[in-house]
Amino acid sequence: MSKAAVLGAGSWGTAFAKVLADAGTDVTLWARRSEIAEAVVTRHENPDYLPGIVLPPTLSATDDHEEALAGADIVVLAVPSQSLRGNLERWAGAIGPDATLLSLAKGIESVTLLRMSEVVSQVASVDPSRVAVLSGPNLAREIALGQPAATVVACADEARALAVQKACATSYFRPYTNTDVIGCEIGGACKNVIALACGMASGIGLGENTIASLITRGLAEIIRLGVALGGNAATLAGLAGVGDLVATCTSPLSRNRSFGERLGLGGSLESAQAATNGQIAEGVKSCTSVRALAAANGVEMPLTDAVHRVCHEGMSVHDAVGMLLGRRIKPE
Ligand SMILES: NC(=O)c1ccc[n+]([C@@H]2O[C@H](COP(=O)([O-])OP(=O)(O)OC[C@H]3O[C@@H](n4cnc5c(N)ncnc54)[C@H](O)[C@@H]3O)[C@@H](O)[C@H]2O)c1
Ligand SMILES: O=P(O)(O)OC[C@H](O)CO
Repeated sequence: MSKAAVLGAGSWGTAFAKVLADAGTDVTLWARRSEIAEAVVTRHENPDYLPGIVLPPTLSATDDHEEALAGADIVVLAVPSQSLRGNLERWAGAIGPDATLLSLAKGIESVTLLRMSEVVSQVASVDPSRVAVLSGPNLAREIALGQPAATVVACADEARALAVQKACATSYFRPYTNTDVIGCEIGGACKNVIALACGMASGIGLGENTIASLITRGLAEIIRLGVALGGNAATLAGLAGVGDLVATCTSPLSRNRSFGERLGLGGSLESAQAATNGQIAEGVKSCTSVRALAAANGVEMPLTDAVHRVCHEGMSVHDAVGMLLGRRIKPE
């Protein structure tokens, strides 16, 4: 049986730890704050991130990362993208020599423009074949409620992907394997940016035709970037691409979509941030890094560019819509 450590007790870290426990995997959740670890152990609840969800009594938790990592052959990294490097620097020395490192984060690192698996491999000094990613339409609260969903576990080393797949397969959570780490990570990072755009459109009162157009053209620019970086277009037509894009762009549970909606309703970046209750809408930072990554690879991403301008250059949502519709008309 696998032993897993889940590092990060936010909404997805906690929900995924529940999935692992429900799959029969021996799992310990690491929380930054001792009161969260204590609530998970004594009350079987994470009151800050998944209030009202009953966690399995078999799920243990600690605020000591060395305790969580002892003997773990699957190390799940469940902190936001921009904090992964700093956290992993502290954890790396306690990770076992042959453990698989599984990233749940959906983002592109600011400044370095690295994908999360690249950050992991660099910071932990491990071969990229030891790094796996998990990505798909997986809104944490729905998964924690046991609502059926599928996902993708991608790793260059297929045997490791299979081991992770086995460790997290349950009656409600269906993981598929893939070796296309790049495609999965680009899908996960970029859909957050398109979800911000959909939220903005909804916030200014636009309807379903607009949302469908944003999702479809968003997918087109995501595929362009993924393929330019060496990913597979078929991956982006799957769960880690279209699947996650649709879930995030349409669900009121999505932090990114909700964040965009608040901006569309006229809120400032600061007020939208404050309304997330300490949770992270990854697309707000990733729109800038994805835009830079696209530019560095000669890929056009007009929607991502527009989201960046609204979030970071003071452009209004109405002006962004005008800018997008004023583009040269062309074949699909
Ligand atoms: N929530 C979801 O539905 C969901 C689903 C799939 C993937 N993801 C991805 O998983 C990753 C983690 O997301 P989450 O939803 O669990 O996050 P969250 O915002 O709910 O919680 C973040 C967790 O990371 C911890 N943390 C450690 N260092 C931190 C730092 N420097 N700054 C902020 N938080 C820090 C926090 O204490 C907290 O436990 C993100 O990349 C997200 O995109 C989230
Ligand atoms: O709440 P969001 O917008 O971070 O999205 C959550 C997940 O990534 C959906 O798969």
